[in-house]
Amino acid sequence: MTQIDHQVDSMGPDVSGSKVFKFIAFLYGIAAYLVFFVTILYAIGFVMGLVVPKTIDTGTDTPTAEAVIINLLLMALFAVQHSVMARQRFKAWWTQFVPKPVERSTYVLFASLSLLLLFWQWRPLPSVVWDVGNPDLAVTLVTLSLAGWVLVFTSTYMINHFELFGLHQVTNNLVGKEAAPVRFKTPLLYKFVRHPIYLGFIIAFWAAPVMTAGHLLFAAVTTLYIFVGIALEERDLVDLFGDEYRQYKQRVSMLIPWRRSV
Ligand SMILES: C[S@@+](CC[C@H](N)C(=O)[O-])C[C@H]1O[C@@H](n2cnc3c(N)ncnc32)[C@H](O)[C@@H]1O
Repeated sequence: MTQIDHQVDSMGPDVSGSKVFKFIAFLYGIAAYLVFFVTILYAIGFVMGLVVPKTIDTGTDTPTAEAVIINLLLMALFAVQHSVMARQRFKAWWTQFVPKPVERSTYVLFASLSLLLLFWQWRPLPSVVWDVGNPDLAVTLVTLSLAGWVLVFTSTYMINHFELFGLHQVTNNLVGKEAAPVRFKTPLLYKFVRHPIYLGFIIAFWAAPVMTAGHLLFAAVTTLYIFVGIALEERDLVDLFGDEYRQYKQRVSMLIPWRRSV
């Protein structure tokens, strides 16, 4: 059995369960998706300082050093959960305990919960790093940030929104359909950059008319994490798709559309 066969096999749906299990798994998948959806909507408000009760710049007053440590720990928790649980080896191990059809939904649920914990416990660092006085420039930056979020959402649909967030897997399991193996795709924006979702996050986090120290810490650490995440993800993608992905890396740049490659 090749490595790829093994990975696909270990990720395939378990269509052998009872009807009741399949239905419960389906409901669980929907619940996990709803938690994710609320979390990502909250994230927009949290980062942009809009609508939600607790934003990146509000919360318990905390001495600076303590606030930095707490915030770094919260981001580290998310990074470790999000990266470790996404690796093929981890998936092969924990699908011995977690049924395969709900593996992705469980990953999505854990990622959402660790983000909600971050939003809840985040400590503000209110000193202002920049404050764009010009109203036109301020509006441009808010628009750019919203465009970043739109880029995140639209790119998930290009790659396969419902598979990315586990709904596809629980639906296939419910109707007893074998999931097709993961395919390499380069639709639309993926022809210009290899990681449009991550590019969207970077734009959304940095385009702020008022940048506080807390927001800057969040943007800097998440950007750093995105680069680590890209390295790990691309290692898996090369393992899965081999030369096809290697050639894609040579042809298409990582994040900046007009650069040939990096
Ligand atoms: C959160 S998505 C991020 C996708 C991409 N890095 C981006 O920023 O748009 C991560 C999942 O997408 C998958 N993926 C990334 N690029 C892909 C491609 N070109 N074709 C198929 N799957 C891809 C990875 O294997 C991983 O499961």
